[in-house]
Amino acid sequence: MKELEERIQSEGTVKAGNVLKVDAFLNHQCDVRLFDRMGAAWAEHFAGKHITKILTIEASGIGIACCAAQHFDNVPVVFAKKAQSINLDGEQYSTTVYSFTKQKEFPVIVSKKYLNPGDHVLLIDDFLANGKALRGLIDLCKAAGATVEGIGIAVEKGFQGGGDALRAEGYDVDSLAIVESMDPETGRIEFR
Ligand SMILES: O=P(O)(O)OC[C@H]1O[C@H](OP(=O)(O)OP(=O)(O)O)[C@H](O)[C@@H]1O
Ligand SMILES: O=c1[nH]c(=O)c2nc[nH]c2[nH]1
Repeated sequence: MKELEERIQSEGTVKAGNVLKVDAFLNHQCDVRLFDRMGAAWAEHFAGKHITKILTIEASGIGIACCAAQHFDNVPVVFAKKAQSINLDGEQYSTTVYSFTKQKEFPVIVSKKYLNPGDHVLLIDDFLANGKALRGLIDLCKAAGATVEGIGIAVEKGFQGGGDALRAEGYDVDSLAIVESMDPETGRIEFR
């Protein structure tokens, strides 16, 4: 998606440790018009698929998934929670995921009420790096007997390999911008 690549080039900064900072529009301050156009791009890519639910993960995927849902007949958006809460009752599907930015393991939990065997799920997230978050969401879908129809990602860091491993397993991963290389010294960002 050219618009997203241009925003990354103009507003993104490259940090040490393979971190691309795009918090001016993607995952701190949120450009909802951009999110809406990202949703339209995924709707075009996944047009042939019957999607009954969008699943994402706290925190940064939530806003993007909600904007995208409007392009998928307003299907429900479910987000996996990264902490137990008194607000989480009843039976749950749960796994653990290593968080890229927080550098620690989190539980990842969805109530059994909101993920069902008949669901055809589109996974949405802001970033795909090593693929840990998506592996967690896929595990939850497998536990529920739900079908993963596709994966929509805003920014994939292709050099970290998570996306290509999922594609090799047959998942339809649509990343709107794939960063092939980035250099914290020069700030240079190249796309696939
Ligand atoms: O492919 P991976 O290596 O799993 O990296 C991608 C994940 O990392 C971020 O989550 P993180 O927990 O770092 O931050 P967030 O709470 O802002 O979503 C991002 O939102 C993705 O969920
Ligand atoms: O803001 C972010 N920048 C990143 O490089 C990244 N990788 C995973 N998750 C991420 N979030």
